[in-house]
Amino acid sequence: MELSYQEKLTLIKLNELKKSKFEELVKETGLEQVAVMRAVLGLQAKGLAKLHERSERVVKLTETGKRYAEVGLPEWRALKVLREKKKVTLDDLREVLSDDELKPIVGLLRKEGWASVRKEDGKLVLEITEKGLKAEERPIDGALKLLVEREIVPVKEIEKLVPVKELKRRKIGEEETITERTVEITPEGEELAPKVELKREVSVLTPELIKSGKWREVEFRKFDIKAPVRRIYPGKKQPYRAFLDKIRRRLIEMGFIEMTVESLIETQFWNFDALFQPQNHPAREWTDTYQLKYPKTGFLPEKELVERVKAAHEHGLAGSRGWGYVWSPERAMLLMPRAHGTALSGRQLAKGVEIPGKYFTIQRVFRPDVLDRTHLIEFNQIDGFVVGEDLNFRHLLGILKRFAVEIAGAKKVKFLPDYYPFTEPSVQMSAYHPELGWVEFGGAGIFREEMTKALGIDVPVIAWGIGIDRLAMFKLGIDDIRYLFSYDLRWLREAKLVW
Ligand SMILES: N[C@@H](Cc1ccccc1)C(=O)O
Repeated sequence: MELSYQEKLTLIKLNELKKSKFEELVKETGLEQVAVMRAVLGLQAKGLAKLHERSERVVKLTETGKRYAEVGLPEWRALKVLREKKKVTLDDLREVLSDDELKPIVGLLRKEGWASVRKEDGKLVLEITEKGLKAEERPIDGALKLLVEREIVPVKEIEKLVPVKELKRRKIGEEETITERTVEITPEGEELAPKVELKREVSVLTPELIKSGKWREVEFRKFDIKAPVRRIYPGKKQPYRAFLDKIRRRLIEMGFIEMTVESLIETQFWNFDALFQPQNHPAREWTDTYQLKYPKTGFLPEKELVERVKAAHEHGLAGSRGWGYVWSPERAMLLMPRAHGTALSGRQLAKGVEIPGKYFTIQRVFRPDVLDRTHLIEFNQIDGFVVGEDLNFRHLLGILKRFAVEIAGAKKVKFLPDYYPFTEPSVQMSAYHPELGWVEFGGAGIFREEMTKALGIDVPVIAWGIGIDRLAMFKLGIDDIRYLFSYDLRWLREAKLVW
């Protein structure tokens, strides 16, 4: 029979004691309480010991009760004054009673019949009675004494003197359940105990043990890797953050270069104008954007670039006639929380790109909406583009399909014609998810030449913007989008990213 060091030690001690209170066994073994408990349960499972448990309702003194034990119950303190003065007012009792004790004292003395009460000149006057003069120990005094002597007294014993209710009402005592544990050795245990050999157990194999060869003599502690342990919650990434990082990783693995920016705030120039979205577009409404109150305006990029964008809007570029209106730089300088990740694609194209090249960004974007379980006013998009000599619309569809499969785990995709001011042709994509059904995935298209040429790019650019929060909800197993930003600890601890 395999016994652990603790079990062996416990068995040997128990063999000396035969039957012992659990606490005593703890003292005898010199082990931790939990270790002894584990050992006892282990011995019991092997039929070597028996654990008996008995629960009992007991009473013990409260803090107030302990104070009464020292200074006496309020009625006795009051009686002492009464015995000296025979007749007292409540104020006279203030010397020996606290405010809390003073309030119920009249009732208490009257109940015992130790004093009579009357009003004199509008004041309460207490006068000692015959019974008060001869007052002797009452059951409640006996109960208090018992509690002082024994600290913990079974309810049954107390009730022989006074109802526990009474002690509780007067805040003298409180009730509690205690469990008394006794451990007893079995005949099998007694038989085995003299034969067990107690070798010191080693739980860590050190270089010294190996070098000195001592490892040959010691006994190694066995670990039960299936033993239940307390759950720990080490720090970890916020689940939604983990999801976004995973996507970032995938895209980088696919050879995309990440575009980053520090600010969430954008000029209208980069959010709209650089993307060939006309200023007289009704409220530039396809996104329904927010505006910054303060500061209202930011800076435009270098003059030549602004001039080219202005020209594209006013009278066109690359054989286009433009939108045919007077372009306003003031309008373009207005600041706004970024409404789509595409703003970064425009910035990158203006900055210069590798050709051929692949770029992406994961951006927090903002659009007015009514908050509910599927809508937030801020959400995340993956935007990106591929730039290269011979790119065409089929390449775009191919890449989008690849994303849908790689990122969303979609089985089927569906493309529908769409419109965006900055792409021609434009397409909208839905991905079929086994559990969610058809999910709108995002928009895409070939950037218009009016846009790319103005930004200084002469080759085709295929681009897309994908909303990923619906997908995140699914991957994280939530059905309320607001949970993505929740600080519900239970969810933060237990949310699992299913990929
Ligand atoms: N920016 C568009 C998506 C898009 C990006 C790039 C090209 C075409 C469409 C949106 O937010 O819906």
